[in-house]
Amino acid sequence: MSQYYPVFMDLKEKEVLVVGGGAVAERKIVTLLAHSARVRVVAPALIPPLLSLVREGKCLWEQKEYADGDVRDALLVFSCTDKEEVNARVAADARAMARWVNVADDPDKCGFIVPSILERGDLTIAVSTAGSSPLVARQIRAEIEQSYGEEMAEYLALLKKWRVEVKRSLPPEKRAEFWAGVTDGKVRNLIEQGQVKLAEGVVEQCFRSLLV
Ligand SMILES: C[C@@]1(CC(=O)O)C2=NC(=C\c3[nH]c(c(CCC(=O)O)c3CC(=O)O)Cc3[nH]c(c(CC(=O)O)c3CCC(=O)O)/C=C3\N/C(=C\2)[C@@H](CCC(=O)O)[C@]3(C)CC(=O)O)/[C@H]1CCC(=O)O
Ligand SMILES: NC(=O)c1ccc[n+]([C@@H]2O[C@H](COP(=O)([O-])OP(=O)(O)OC[C@H]3O[C@@H](n4cnc5c(N)ncnc54)[C@H](O)[C@@H]3O)[C@@H](O)[C@H]2O)c1
Repeated sequence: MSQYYPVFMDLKEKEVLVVGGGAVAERKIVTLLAHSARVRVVAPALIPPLLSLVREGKCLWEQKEYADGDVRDALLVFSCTDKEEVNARVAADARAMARWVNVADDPDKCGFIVPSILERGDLTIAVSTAGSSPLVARQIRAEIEQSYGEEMAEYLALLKKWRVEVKRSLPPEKRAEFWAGVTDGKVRNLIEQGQVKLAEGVVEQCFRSLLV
């Protein structure tokens, strides 16, 4: 079993520090921003896509080399420079201040690692190889992508809408029957075919048939 414990974090409005402004930093930052983190980048220079994010006000940039104390306000720290000694210093500072740290060039210095992710609305599938081969993680994610299309977002949103009502109106054994009925493939297939109204009707019908 991998040594890493998987967890989904709510980073909304949480401070995240990224040290370095190259391609690896960009990959991490794009995902962090998509999950509403407050990203601060410390780097002497940024690649153009990151510069655009800064100009659009999506993240903050301190144009300088990393300095002691920069990790202080961050919940998570990503060190993505091309300088091993800088990454090592960031990792040591983060650990000294009990901040979670990810070091791009050295899995052994990582307090956490980042998986390859597939997202469809509320569905997230995260794949990790514990650093054995990030490329394999990416390939597996791409394979899974073929099995779970964009319909998953709408499908899950529809099921979510019913959660409160089902809990309120149906006894536990009927709830199980309801969830089994609406997840047997019919509803998802209808949504995949663009028949959202019909899918909603099937769910509604299933619910009504179980009301006493
Ligand atoms: C999943 C993904 C997420 C992301 O970064 O967003 C991610 N790496 C991705 C891609 C990727 N990275 C690399 C290649 C080139 C092929 C290769 O080297 O294998 C490719 C493939 C590509 O680019 O297609 C090179 C590389 N990566 C690391 C090292 C350091 C080392 O191994 O020592 C080196 C060598 C650098 C060098 O040689 O100098 C380390 C890490 N990379 C991780 C995550 C963590 C472990 C994940 C896991 O396996 O569980 C970990 C430990 C730390 C971390 O970064 O969190 C993202 C795919 C996103 C996607 O497309 O879905
Ligand atoms: N973890 C991964 O997924 C992964 C993937 C590929 C490469 N890597 C490794 O990640 C590292 C970064 O890769 P890259 O392609 O983004 O590199 P890059 O050369 O494009 O970017 C490095 C960045 O670090 C900044 N930097 C340099 N010294 C600094 C300092 N003292 N303080 C702050 N910032 C500083 C530079 O200004 C630049 O923005 C490399 O060591 C590479 O081996 C990791």
